[in-house]
Amino acid sequence: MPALPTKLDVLHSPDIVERLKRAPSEHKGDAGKAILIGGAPGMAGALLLAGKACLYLGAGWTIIDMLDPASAHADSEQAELMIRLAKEDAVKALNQSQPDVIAIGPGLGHSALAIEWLIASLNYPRAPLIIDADALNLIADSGDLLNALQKRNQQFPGQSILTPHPGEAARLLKSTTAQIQADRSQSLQNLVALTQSIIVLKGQHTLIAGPLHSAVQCEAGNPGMGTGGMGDVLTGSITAIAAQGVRHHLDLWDAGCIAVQLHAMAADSLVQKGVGPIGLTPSETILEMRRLLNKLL
Ligand SMILES: NC(=O)C1=CN([C@@H]2O[C@H](COP(=O)(O)OP(=O)(O)OC[C@H]3O[C@@H](n4cnc5c(N)ncnc54)[C@H](O)[C@@H]3O)[C@@H](O)[C@H]2O)[C@@H](O)CC1
Ligand SMILES: Nc1ncnc2c1ncn2[C@@H]1O[C@H](COP(=O)(O)OP(=O)(O)O)[C@@H](O)[C@H]1O
Repeated sequence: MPALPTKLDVLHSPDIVERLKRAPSEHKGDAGKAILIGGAPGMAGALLLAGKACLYLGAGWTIIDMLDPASAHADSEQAELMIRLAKEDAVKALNQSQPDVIAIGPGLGHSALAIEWLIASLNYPRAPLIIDADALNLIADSGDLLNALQKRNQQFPGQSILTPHPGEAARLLKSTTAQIQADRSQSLQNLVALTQSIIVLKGQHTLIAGPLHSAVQCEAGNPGMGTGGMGDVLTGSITAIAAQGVRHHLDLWDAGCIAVQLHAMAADSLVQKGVGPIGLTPSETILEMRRLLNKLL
């Protein structure tokens, strides 16, 4: 029987969140360079939402490696995003960019190019790695990719975080969504054991645990969050906080906990103001997260 999760309360631990405070002399290099990978044809929006969250939650540079050639161009609505075409030779692209943090998965799809970028990300040493959506589905379908993830975690413990929703968790555990939901705590522990990664099991009362951390549960959040793209926002937010964390002494566990709580609290705050639950959008949630985070510092 897994131990019962304790309540996630990291936003009320000033010693943790205050580490994001910026000294007057800081520059973008201190806020970290993030690369986000995904956005196959038809799903560019998923990666753009993750990128937008990464930008608004404070990363120094947000670079988007987009698989869809038709969408891989500068966005005049969000000119801060550095959007480029994810070409073959992912290893070279990552080595040239030298990211502090990598996120892969939103709208990634299942193509050979998607697999190449996932292998390159898993083999990129040390940098915190956030794995979501189709990147999780690809790992669920391939023993070799799962082995590469496990090997990475042996070499660089605590440097990968997976953010499955119950459907993705079921694919990873060769189970069903109903079985995952029937015992979320046990599913969480099974995912940690399988992947050796920090796991964020999303859904009502998101759970987080890792090989070095016992389970915590987020009590905030509401069904207004059930809108396509809301998970992409969480991925971009973890990425942003992890990118700043590299020079602000927050590890990937801290970044995951801060982002999960902030994400759910922002959605609750918007509902209190009458923005949702019906029609609450991921884009609005990003702006509310930024407001709440700055208020906390
Ligand atoms: N704007 C866009 O381009 C978007 C693209 N998306 C991409 O679309 C691809 C497919 O992802 P999807 O997640 O939509 O589809 P999936 O088929 O992976 O998952 C959907 C299923 O998972 C289960 N599930 C999910 N959350 C649950 C919960 N909280 N409780 C119980 N069951 C739950 C349900 O069975 C649901 O039908 C991914 O690459 C994703 O990144 C999505 O992120 C949505 C937005
Ligand atoms: N009823 C709910 N209560 C609390 N949080 C929810 C609820 N429904 C969805 N969420 C949250 O919304 C997000 C949805 O993520 P996900 O399913 O991955 O979306 P997408 O793939 O469309 O981006 C997760 O953070 C999840 O925890």
